[in-house]
Amino acid sequence: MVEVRGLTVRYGPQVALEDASVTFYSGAFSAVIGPNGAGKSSLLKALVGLAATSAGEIIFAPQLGRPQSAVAYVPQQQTLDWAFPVTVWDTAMMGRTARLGWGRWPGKSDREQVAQALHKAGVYDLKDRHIGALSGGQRQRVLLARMLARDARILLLDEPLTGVDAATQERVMALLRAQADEGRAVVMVTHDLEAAAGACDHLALINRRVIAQGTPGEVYTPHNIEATFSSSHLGHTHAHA
Ligand SMILES: Nc1ncnc2c1ncn2[C@@H]1O[C@H](COP(=O)(O)OP(=O)(O)OP(=O)(O)O)[C@@H](O)[C@H]1O
Repeated sequence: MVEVRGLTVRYGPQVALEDASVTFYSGAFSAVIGPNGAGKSSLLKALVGLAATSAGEIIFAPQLGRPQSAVAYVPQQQTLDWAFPVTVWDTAMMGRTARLGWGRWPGKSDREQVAQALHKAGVYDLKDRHIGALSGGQRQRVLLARMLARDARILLLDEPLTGVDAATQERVMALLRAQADEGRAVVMVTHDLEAAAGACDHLALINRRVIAQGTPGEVYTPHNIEATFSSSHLGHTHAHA
């Protein structure tokens, strides 16, 4: 569904991601795993055009049409302004209006999609609540509802498991699995290697470079984990199909 080839992302002299090649497939739940500062967020941001790339290419499957309308991006919760004066309903509706484009008013089917998304994410009962008055786990679920309302083919989520309790974590994982089973490409950034190895179809281990990628069985080895989470950056890449 989307192929990243030789991607480098820099912030001035700082190299966040170097020569990264990774493929995300439709119908697969993929995880991008690595320690703090490994370049995981930079990879997702590059995919949605929020980080400038200094080398490499990003190739979206041609049947997707415009990548802007095919991709839904869920940023890290703490990077958003939760004091913004909108309700849970309005926030989920933004997922629809982003799809409709400016100047088009949402109709009945959009309202139905939003209601359904809020139900799936388990926050319909909170629909009239101001987003500032939500707990961390509720906020995460509102972001998921906004993503679902978008009805995109590629779902990119930055740390959707951070700061949520075990029940919400399970709900998030089940919801993402269902989205992949519907044929979407689901890509989740996480530190939680065990949760990802247990639930995802495809893992990409990243520490400034792609250390390994493939099925959990192929990738989840002591050597790869050491190479990913040790503080020194190892220069070599073990890429599996
Ligand atoms: N806007 C920016 N300006 C300058 N440097 C940045 C910027 N964003 C990220 N970086 C740097 O790029 C590197 C990779 O950051 P990135 O956020 O992609 O990592 P990450 O793997 O998502 O980390 P975390 O798990 O901590 O969220 C880090 O060293 C970070 O300090």
